[in-house]
Amino acid sequence: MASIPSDRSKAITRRKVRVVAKIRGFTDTHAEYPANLGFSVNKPNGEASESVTIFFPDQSGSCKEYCDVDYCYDQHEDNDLIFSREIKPWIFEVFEGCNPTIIACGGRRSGKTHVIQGSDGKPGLATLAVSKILSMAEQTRKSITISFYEVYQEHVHDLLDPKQPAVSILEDKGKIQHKGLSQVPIRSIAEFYRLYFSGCSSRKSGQKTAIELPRRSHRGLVVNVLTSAENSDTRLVGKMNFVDLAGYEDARRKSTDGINLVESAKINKSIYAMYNVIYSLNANERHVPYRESKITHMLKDSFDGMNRILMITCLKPSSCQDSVYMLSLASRSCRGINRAVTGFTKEAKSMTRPMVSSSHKNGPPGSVPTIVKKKHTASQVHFSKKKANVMASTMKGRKLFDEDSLLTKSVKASLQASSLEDIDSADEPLVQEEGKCIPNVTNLTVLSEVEAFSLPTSNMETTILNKDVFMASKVCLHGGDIPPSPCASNSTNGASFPEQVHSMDKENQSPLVTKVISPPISARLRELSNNLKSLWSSTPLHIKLPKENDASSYGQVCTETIEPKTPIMDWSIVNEGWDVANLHSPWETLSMCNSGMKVRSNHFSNIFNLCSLDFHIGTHIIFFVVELHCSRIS
Ligand SMILES: Nc1ncnc2c1ncn2[C@@H]1O[C@H](COP(=O)(O)OP(=O)(O)OP(=O)(O)O)[C@@H](O)[C@H]1O
Repeated sequence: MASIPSDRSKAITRRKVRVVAKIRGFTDTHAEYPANLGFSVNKPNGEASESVTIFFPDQSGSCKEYCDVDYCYDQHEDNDLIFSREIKPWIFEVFEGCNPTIIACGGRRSGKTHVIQGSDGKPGLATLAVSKILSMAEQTRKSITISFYEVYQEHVHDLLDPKQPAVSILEDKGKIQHKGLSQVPIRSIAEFYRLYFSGCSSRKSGQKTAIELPRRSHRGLVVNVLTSAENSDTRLVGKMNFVDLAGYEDARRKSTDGINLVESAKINKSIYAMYNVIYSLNANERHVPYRESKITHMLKDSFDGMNRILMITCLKPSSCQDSVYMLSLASRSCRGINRAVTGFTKEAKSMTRPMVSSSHKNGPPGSVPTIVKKKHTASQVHFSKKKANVMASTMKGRKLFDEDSLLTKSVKASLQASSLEDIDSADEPLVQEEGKCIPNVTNLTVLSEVEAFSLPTSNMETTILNKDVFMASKVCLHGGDIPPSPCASNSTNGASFPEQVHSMDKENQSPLVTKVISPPISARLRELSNNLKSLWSSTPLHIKLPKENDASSYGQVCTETIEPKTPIMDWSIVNEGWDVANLHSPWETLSMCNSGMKVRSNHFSNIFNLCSLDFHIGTHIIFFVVELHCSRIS
């Protein structure tokens, strides 16, 4: 068995959602009985353990992976124990106005129904709870009603009155109403049994009728505690929800027909949605994605506030991919609280939500992306390179002017020094082991951004392209939006990449960037105009150069302005090397001049000198026109 890592977070404070696992018991008919047990559980303090580790073989079977959950009930610990330890204390709270929820989830045939509903004379958690609630209601003179529904392909049906049309979920000022869902009073456990089991059998999963195909669905039982039945003005005191989620199955690994494929896809999507909600609640995020699926939306008012939630992940005794995957999701949803205490901003946390659906889509079928031990540095870096290229091109487009002038030398020096440090540190893997967080993310943010944008254009481009990983990390770090880390859980990499690109775009549109990178056009034109003015005023129209042999004036520039004159031709050199008489036409003369021969004709020489003079004046005139134009624009 693999050893438990010493750095595992011990910070198990009270989470909103308690996440436990239940390894299903064996039945005589189960073929896997003699096989490898698959899961093994380490409970450091026995039943009093605040966190337990579940080990299971990896795909090669050579070594063991592990996941942490709050507790794990093994094969021999049955519903009675789960009820007395987990649920019984909550029943009292229902009579005080709380709405606890118990959810069973897991792969197919992992024992979810057995846990919630019970089987073969073994009462499930719902049955045990209703029994206790009925006895308490009798003592406190409260009345009890139940509702029983099914969510099939995102449509809610009333199982106690199947002829009714689909139930509508309405939300009014945060209060959820199940329009069309019947509430049936119960006074005894016998009545409950009759209603519950007839409701179960009316649409029992896997049952075939002439008109119905086998269907897998989520089923929810609501036990309402109301004020006294004699009082006509009955009022809800509290309610307890029991949810038996449909079994998870990786549809891509199974050869299923089209209908079952759609069914599976919808079931899996709503399971992911449930885990996303659980994660968000545990991470205390501001936004909880209740509306991602019907079942989570239905339970919104029970999940909100201080209401308690118990998530039971059911596992088949022999480990299989589906069970392992569900366990990894459960383990991840436990970790919200651990991240919450490491100092991330709320925004950072919200962006690192697991987004399990996408991540799973991106992963290979049946893969388990959230195993604690796994590292995904290579893939992260790969993503970072892509991002860096996008970033480089984006920034190239935005880097219109050299911002060197916008920062003082000392600031630039310090920023470039920190840049080097950061680049060095960027060589370290950006991805840390899941569960560990990169500290001081927010401290890096502003500095790195200013630094990146403070480099001259050419430097910056090179820096970005050469240190793409570094820049990618900057992008991720900026605004605390996307920590580059597996704190965001490894499996989220694929999912989070589009988000990261999105945040990158947002980053480039941030006020800070706009301010530093792109000063207003008018300001830049004004600056250009000033430069031209200074050039204009500091450049004499004509400069009289000192004579070469005048030592006193050597190094000095004479600023005396003189009128342009046609240079006087020195005829003494005219006949040196060529003979005017040999020229037959002016074109020949011109071609000789152009060929670099020492041809000096009075005519061409004058033209040349005048042209150069005119060019000089023309340049100044052009500058002047530009200046006038600019000052008009500004
Ligand atoms: N603790 C247990 N001890 C013995 N047998 C069990 C136990 N839990 C479940 N079983 C048996 O395992 C089989 C599957 O259980 P169950 O129907 O509860 O699984 P499920 O996850 O609800 O299935 P589905 O995915 O179809 O909804 C049943 O035959 C059930 O009797």
